[in-house]
Amino acid sequence: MADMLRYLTAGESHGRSLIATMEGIPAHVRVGEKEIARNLARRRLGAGRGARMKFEADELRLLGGFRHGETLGSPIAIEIGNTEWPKWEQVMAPGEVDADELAKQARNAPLTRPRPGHADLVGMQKYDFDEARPILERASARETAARVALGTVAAAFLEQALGITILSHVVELGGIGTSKDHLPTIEDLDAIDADPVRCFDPDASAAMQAEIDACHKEGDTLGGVVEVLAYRVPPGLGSHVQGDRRLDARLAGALMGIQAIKGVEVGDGFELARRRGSLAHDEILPGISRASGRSGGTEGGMSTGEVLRVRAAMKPIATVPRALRTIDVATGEEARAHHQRSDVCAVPAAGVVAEAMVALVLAEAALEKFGGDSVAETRRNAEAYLADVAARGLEIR
Ligand SMILES: Cc1cc2nc3c(=O)[nH]c(=O)nc-3n(C[C@H](O)[C@H](O)[C@H](O)COP(=O)(O)O)c2cc1C
Ligand SMILES: C=C(O[C@@H]1CC(C(=O)O)=C[C@@H](OP(=O)(O)O)[C@H]1O)C(=O)O
Repeated sequence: MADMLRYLTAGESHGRSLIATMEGIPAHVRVGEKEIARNLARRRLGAGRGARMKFEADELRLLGGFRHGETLGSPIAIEIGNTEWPKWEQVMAPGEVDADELAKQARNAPLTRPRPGHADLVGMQKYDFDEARPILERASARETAARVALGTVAAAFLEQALGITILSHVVELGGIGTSKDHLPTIEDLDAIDADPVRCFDPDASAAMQAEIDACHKEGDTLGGVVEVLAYRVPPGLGSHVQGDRRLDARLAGALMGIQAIKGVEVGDGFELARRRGSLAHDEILPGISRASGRSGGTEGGMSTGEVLRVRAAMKPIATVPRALRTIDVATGEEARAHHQRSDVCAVPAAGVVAEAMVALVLAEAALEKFGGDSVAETRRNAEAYLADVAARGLEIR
């Protein structure tokens, strides 16, 4: 049987367009260009983003699967055009090109000094290229725009069928952490988005912005940690019965699949390993409720009905302006890595991408549990299940 929800993206960073397709989203999800464009814009923002975010625009076109502001239940196809394409048309031409014309393009100079921390060197080894351009074009996080487009559709389905809301915020940047002791909710999202680093704590945000400015001046780059929160996830998404069905494993894989993510935590994650058992779990109280949220809303690979809380750690941007040591593969000699421009920090943007990945995982797990070819059918099935859980005295408060 085909997967419940399957999706793919295609396209190069300086290609004509990115393309995203997805099959399995039920009919009647109210979502369209406005919502997708809004999330694409959120992904471009944030202190520390480079020049390209200012001069390039996402040209959004819904090519299939939508009609009159709703999904049809048919495969979705979305195009995100690069407005910079005319400048790259020769260099990135999919077909044959005139060699003389190409030789005139400064942009086509072979990238023979692979950048440490990027796919450049290993990609050249593996795919039989003598320069990095054919590798970096697809390895670039430009591709995350396509995933954000798909994630917007998945999030709209979750919201309309199950009432699930998903948001993200930056909890650490350049080693500076937040100290807020309560979790933001969807009502806080506008304020988070209005903050230059998408941080919920104004004091930490100011320190993070100062660190980005300092790094920019010193020709360096930064990473950080984003947290994604999902509210009203019903209990029982994912399963304990097989490792690859575990919701926590699927979330970790999806988040780790974002460019530059090097670690994922569910709930208190690594910190749990440092605590005694008496302080590591969420005691069950009559009602039913939990005394704490340390598990991050999963137990045994299933959602518990508590707030889902996952974190993703992003390494510093690998194209460091004060260029790192590498070799020139054309000569074998020591060299400095290729650098033209780059983000100083893309942690705020990574949070928006992480929201999309969590939405895609939860939408797939929800469709496995409840099925449905229309939003109303998924909702009915979920309501019947939750009514049965309540009838057995196991309702979550
Ligand atoms: C939203 C976003 C923006 C990024 N922008 C840049 C950038 O401007 N320059 C850069 O060198 N890396 C950038 N990266 C990270 C690289 O794509 C990433 O470091 C590279 O793919 C290698 O990481 P990996 O080893 O995890 O695959 C960005 C990542 C994300 C998620
Ligand atoms: C274009 C986007 O991000 C790009 C991701 C990226 C990378 O190496 O991952 C490098 C930069 O591009 P360039 O090397 O052309 O300056 C970013 O601008 C985007 O997010 O839309």
